[in-house]
Amino acid sequence: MTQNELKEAVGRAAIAYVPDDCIVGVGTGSTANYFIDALAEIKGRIQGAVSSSEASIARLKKHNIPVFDLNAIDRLPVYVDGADEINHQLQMIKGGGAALTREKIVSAVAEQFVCIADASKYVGVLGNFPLPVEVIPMARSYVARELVKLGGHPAYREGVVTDNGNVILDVHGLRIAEPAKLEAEINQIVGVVTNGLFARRRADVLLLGTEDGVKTYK
Ligand SMILES: O=C(CO)[C@H](O)[C@H](O)COP(=O)(O)O
Repeated sequence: MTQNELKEAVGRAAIAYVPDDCIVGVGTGSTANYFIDALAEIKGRIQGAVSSSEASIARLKKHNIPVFDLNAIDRLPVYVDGADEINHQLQMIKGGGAALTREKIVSAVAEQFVCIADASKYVGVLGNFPLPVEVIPMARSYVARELVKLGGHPAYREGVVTDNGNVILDVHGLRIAEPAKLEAEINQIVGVVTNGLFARRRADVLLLGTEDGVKTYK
C-alpha cells in the first residue's frame, strides 16, 4: 500500500470515534484531510466541527460541514489529528504543517485525542523529525540562540507565517529522551508561543496504518 492509502485508511477508521450529534475537533495535514473527507460522508449525524487551521476550515466548508468557534462551544468529545512522529507512550512531535499552536489549543479542550498516522510516524525516541517551535517574529534570533543552548540546531522556516502571524523555527539534532521536560523548557523561553512536543497532552488513542491493517494503541 502507498503512504497515502495508509493515511486514508486511518482517516476512515477514526470515524468510529465520532459520537452522534457532537461537534468534532479536526486537525491539520494530509492525514487529517482524509479524515475530513470521511467526515463529509457522515455529516448528517454530527453538529459540525472546530478546527486547528484555516486550511482545514476551508476544506470543512467545501464539504458544507458547519464550522464552530472554539469559544462558542462548551464540550469537545473528540479531536482527530495526524502527527509527524509518535512514540510508544503516544507522545508526539507535531507542527510540520505549522498549525501546532492551534492544534495544542483544540486538543487541550478535547476529552479524547485520536491520533491518525501511517506506520512511518511510529518511533521509539522522538527527535528525528525537526521539532517545530512557533515564535513571535521579533524574538526569532533570541529564541534561536536559546535553543542552541538546549543542544538543538534551529532553522528558520523561510516564507512561512502561521495562522497566528508568527514564524517557525525547526529544531534539528535533538534526541528527546524526556519529552515533557523539554516541552516545558522550550515553552519557558520568552518569545516562544509554543513548541510541537505534545508530551503532556499526548494522544489517548493511536490508529496506525500498517500493511497488516489499522492497528489501535491506547
Ligand atoms: O502537525 C501537523 C500539522 O501542523 C500534522 O498533523 C503533521 O504535520 C502530520 O502531517 P501529515 O498528516 O500531512 O503527514
